[in-house]
Amino acid sequence: MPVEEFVAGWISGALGLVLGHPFDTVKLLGFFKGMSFPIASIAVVNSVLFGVYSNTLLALTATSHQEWRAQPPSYTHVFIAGCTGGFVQVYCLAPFDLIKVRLQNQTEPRARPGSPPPRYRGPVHCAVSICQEEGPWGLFRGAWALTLRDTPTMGIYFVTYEWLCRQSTPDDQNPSSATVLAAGGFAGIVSWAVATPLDVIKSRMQMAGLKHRVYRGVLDCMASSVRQEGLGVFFRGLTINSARAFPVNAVTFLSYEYLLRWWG
Ligand SMILES: C[N+](C)(C)CCCC[C@H](N)C(=O)O
Repeated sequence: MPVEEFVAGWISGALGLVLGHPFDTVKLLGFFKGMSFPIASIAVVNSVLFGVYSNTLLALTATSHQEWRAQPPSYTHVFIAGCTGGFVQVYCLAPFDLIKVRLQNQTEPRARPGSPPPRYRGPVHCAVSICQEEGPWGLFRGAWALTLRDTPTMGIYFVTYEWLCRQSTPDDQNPSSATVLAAGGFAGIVSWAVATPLDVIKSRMQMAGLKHRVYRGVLDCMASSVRQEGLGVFFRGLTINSARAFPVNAVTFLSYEYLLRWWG
């Protein structure tokens, strides 16, 4: 099984994240807070995503990565491989994402003197506390909503990227850096636009354990959110998600493509 894709996914995910972190945190009011944890986690998650995606595509098309420009895989294969990568990475992403959401949500804009210390002291303390208070499965709170969010939208992510690259690249050639940057950026925006409604639900379910709010499941969380806040609730964070998605995914795809070209 080719491992370059895993390593390239690892490095490119970390690079993309450095750019995206301020956007990711600003929606929750704590600018550069805790950067090392997301870098380490996104590297693992992106490596699984790109590794599984490429290897599934390889299995479906029976061609190698180097042959893809001459014999491009069909969009159906790209979509299936993207969904597979999206599905598998969820189980690495879920605990990291839960910890990220819990830590970011406890960020006070201005800590008042004498206010109680934050509940979680850092990522490790947060993981241990969740295990103790909510059980080890507590670490996978929201994982089902994350699966629903990521499986189809990762298919859309890779199809958008491939389609945009092929539109602006002559047959048999590698896409230029500008094309890769633009196609990666738009793939991020399009997939995040579709993913945002389930992203909102996912984050609410992840916070539920802490706020002692009980949802009976994804549908119940959707229904109660809409009842209380209207349909607009599904578009919370859409602008910031899109603003973040462009640079993160432009850099992720650029570094991924170039690493594979160097090694290829
Ligand atoms: C599928 N979904 C839209 C959820 C994510 C697609 C992009 C993933 C990337 N690591 C990022 O953080 O932007």
